[in-house]
Amino acid sequence: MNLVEYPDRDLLALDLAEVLADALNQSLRQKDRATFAVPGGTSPGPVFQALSQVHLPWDRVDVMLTDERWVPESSDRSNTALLRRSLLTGPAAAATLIPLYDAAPAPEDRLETLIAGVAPLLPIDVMLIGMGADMHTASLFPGADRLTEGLSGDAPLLLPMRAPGAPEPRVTLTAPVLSGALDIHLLIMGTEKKEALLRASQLPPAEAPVACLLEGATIHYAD
Ligand SMILES: O=C1O[C@H](COP(=O)(O)O)[C@@H](O)[C@H](O)[C@H]1O
Repeated sequence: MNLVEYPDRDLLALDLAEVLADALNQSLRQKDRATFAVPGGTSPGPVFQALSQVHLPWDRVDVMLTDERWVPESSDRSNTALLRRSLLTGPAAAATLIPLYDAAPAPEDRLETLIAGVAPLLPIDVMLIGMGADMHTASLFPGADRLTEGLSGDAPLLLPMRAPGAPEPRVTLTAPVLSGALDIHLLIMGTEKKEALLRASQLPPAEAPVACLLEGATIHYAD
């Protein structure tokens, strides 16, 4: 495992923002547009804030979430709202956000439309992704109703997902899309997650979904 440990969370946020900016710049030197996938949740806010202030050709970057909770942006559970607040501000406001939510009662109602938005932007050029202490990544949760489908090699690009550990329905990029990203950075903080990550590296994705993308990923960690 390629594990990079930082002395503290502030340094992690600053250094990781620089790593991601370099990776996006490198990608943009080779092609017109770059696809940047990012997580929601509680961990990435400081990284987003640092990255949003970096001067990149953001107007050539398509940003998509790795997964979204099926809630409107007015909800404090909305990952899209987190992105608008923390990443798509300052210079980075020029990036294009690819939605993973649309107002409808359930993700199944909008899945085809959302897939049509994501498909032309694959593979992901640069991906920052998170992990829960239960070893879920994106919204691939242990025990989720469609986990087997989401981990399979011929999974659709996006799947609705419901899980005991998730208070609302989700929509998530599936394992082939996530593991197909060209440059993968996993962000984890706290000893509970570090121990979970070490356990996950010994388990199959069906038990520890994050295991599906550990090979080739750089893991960024601070206590
Ligand atoms: O629900 C989610 O959880 C994971 C981990 O979030 P964190 O709060 O423990 O940082 C996140 O990566 C995912 O995008 C999000 O929807």
